[in-house]
Amino acid sequence: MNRKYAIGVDYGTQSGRAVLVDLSNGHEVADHVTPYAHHVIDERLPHSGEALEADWALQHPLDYIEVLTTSIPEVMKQSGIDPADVIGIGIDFTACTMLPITELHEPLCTLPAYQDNPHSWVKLWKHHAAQDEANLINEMAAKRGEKWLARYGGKISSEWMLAKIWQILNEAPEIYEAADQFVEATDWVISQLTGQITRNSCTAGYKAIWHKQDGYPSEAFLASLDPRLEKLADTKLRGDIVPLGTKAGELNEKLAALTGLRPGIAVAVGNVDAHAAVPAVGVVTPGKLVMAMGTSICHMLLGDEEKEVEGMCGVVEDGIIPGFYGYEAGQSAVGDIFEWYVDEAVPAYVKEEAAQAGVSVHEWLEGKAALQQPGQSGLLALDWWNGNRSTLVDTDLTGLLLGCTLLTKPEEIYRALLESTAYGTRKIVDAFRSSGVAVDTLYACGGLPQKNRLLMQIYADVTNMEIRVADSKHTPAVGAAMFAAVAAGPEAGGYATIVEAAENMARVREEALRPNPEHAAVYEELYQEYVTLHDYFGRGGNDVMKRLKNLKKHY
Ligand SMILES: Nc1ncnc2c1ncn2[C@@H]1O[C@H](COP(=O)(O)OP(=O)(O)O)[C@@H](O)[C@H]1O
Ligand SMILES: O=C(CO)[C@H](O)[C@H](O)COP(=O)(O)O
Repeated sequence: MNRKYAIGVDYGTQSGRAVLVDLSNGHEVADHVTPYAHHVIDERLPHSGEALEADWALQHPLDYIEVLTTSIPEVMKQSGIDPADVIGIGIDFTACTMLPITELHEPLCTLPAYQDNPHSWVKLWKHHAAQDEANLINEMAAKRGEKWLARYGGKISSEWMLAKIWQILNEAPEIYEAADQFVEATDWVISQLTGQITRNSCTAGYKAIWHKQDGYPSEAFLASLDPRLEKLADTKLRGDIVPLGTKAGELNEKLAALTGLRPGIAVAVGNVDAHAAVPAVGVVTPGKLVMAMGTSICHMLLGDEEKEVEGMCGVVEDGIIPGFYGYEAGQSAVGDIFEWYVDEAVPAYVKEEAAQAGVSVHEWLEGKAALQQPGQSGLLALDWWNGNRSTLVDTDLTGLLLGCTLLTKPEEIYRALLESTAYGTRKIVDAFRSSGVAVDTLYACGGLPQKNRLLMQIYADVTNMEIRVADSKHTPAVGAAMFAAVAAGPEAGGYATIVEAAENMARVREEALRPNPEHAAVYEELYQEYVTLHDYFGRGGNDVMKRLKNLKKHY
């Protein structure tokens, strides 16, 4: 039999990537990236140009289709593979990235009647403007003793589905009414490939408070928030919820023609980016923390038992790999903080010197920062440029840089920002361990491990742990292709289970990053200072960040 292949498509924050993967060994035969034409929409609405309020982050759903129709033909062309040997397609997505759609699955924002209403657009995972709703959900759930709250670390995030839907209902009831369903973008793209909505258990479990045995929060709870939400689960979130690796359907004629693939091949149900990456680095057992490192970091871990961990994003049975409890925690800005610094705060001379040296500003700063020793700059930062997603779960917290003097250099600030994100990860590791969930080894994948070696060494030193790095360029996409192989099944040349797919296809580099003991000792001291600042500004010692944010609201 000829070699068989699957397509994995990874939808990130700024772009989507398609990868053609060899199912015999997980090798990425060809890949192609399509940046989103409309980028992240966080300042002005397309078409009307209306200014968006603070903390909004939207996307254009047709950018997602463009990824399919541009990147898939491109990988097919690059590889020269016969479409007859491509047996399936799978996708992974940022989440909770959600949109209102009509009965015909049209995004409301693509219809002239709704396009000028910001609530008709895709709300991206980092849309944080539903914090008031999230606070009320948490208050009410705690008051009623809702048992699901513990599964989400004691707090639902403003990023999650219910907070976003309730914000739509509060601020644009006409959009709530017009929406036939609210769907995760990952499920919407699958509906475009297959013709029907199939909701996946991963986004439903982590982002929409759905539980395998108990379903969604009860009607009584939803009605206690707002009587108009009482029937939400049975109406606008309706439909069966199926496990990862399930075949959602077959590729329809329209998308087959647009992508150059054969109609009828298996389409796997949607998945989340970080979750898809776990089997792709070969992690199918507990104790191995996988960090999907890009714009943000998601920390993924398997466990044998369901434990309560402060501020985790969630624990979902079978949520990552069947047979285990899948834990997720995360930092809502990592690469985004470095990008902010490079775009908004670096002096002109740095940009000029980087240009002269023929390197990016990131690379220039990394090179200079690597010459510094831990503690040498006297700087310490809190990594809350986009709020805190674990362990405090509070998007009203903001960033902090301490210790600047008239001699502080840009590369020192850059290094302090890299370090702050490593401390944030260490805090998450400590939270798992103190709740009895083992973390023995770190695995890293995503864009950052390939882009910044210093960053990765700092993570090894701050956590004092070895880090295994993925040997794939687009790890979540390889994971999505693995789930496609499972959806296609052994009869088509795929696999029976994701564990079997991982045994054959997962890849990590031989060489691991090891902590430097001298650096680790200094970082231990600095981390304790970080913890002091974390608790002081994050646990009510001084709510100055919130007061400042409130003042800002007057402008
Ligand atoms: N050399 C670098 N060092 C550190 N961060 C970088 C570097 N180059 C780009 N970045 C950051 O990487 C992030 C994008 O990560 P990537 O994994 O490629 O995408 P995504 O988060 O969309 O999946 C951006 O936030 C950007 O600031
Ligand atoms: O919440 C998440 C997954 O549960 C991710 O952080 C979010 O999807 C963004 O991912 P990325 O930083 O790779 O763009």
